Amino acid sequence: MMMFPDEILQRLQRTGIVAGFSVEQTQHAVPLAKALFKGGIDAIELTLRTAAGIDAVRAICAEVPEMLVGVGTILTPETVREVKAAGASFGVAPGMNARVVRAAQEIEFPFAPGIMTPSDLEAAIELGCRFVKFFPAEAAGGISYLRSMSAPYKHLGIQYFPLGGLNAENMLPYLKESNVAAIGGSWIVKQTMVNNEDWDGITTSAANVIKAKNKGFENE
Ligand SMILES: O=C(O)C(=O)C[C@H](O)[C@H](O)COP(=O)(O)O
Repeated sequence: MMMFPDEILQRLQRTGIVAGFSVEQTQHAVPLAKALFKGGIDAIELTLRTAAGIDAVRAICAEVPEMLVGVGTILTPETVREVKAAGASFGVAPGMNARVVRAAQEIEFPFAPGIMTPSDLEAAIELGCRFVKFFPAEAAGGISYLRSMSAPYKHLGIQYFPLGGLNAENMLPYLKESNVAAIGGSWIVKQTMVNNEDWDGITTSAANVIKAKNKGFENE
């Protein structure tokens, strides 16, 4: 079974930058998603680390349909089903859990497990994954680590989604790598901005990231 439809992969590739965040209060979810979209970020990874997580996914899917809604920190098969029912378009996890991958396959929910080592990657490949999250990207060794780790699997056409320690200063080499579909991280949405309901600040933060990306590709 196709683990990750081309259509969603292409949506991720279009902007190439995914804003990761979690929300403490459900009512923050919709204005936050709208603020990101206004700044040019059209894909999110809402991490399920708070009680408000699933309700926040549901609210964004219902009220901000222009946003591509991904969910992170999917650690159990039950959560895969819950996240799909909430309306999310795709899911990711920090690690490679075969039970979670199989649960996603059973209900045809696009899912990218997290990988860091060749062994993680081979486990994901064996389960049929061709799109994987690379986490924690910077701590693992960054772009040079990704290049050498992924080299033996190049012929398989794996696409990577690096997260973990990324920001506007170090994202460009990843974005320029041909097997990187998109990058993401939590630096775009600062928790203090959410707490202060500073939606304009979040729009500016998103716009600055897009600006930095465009500048980095200017002379190519
Ligand atoms: O929860 C998941 O599914 C994850 O894999 C973890 C998050 O994507 C990272 O925590 C983002 O990393 P930072 O940008 O360094 O904060």
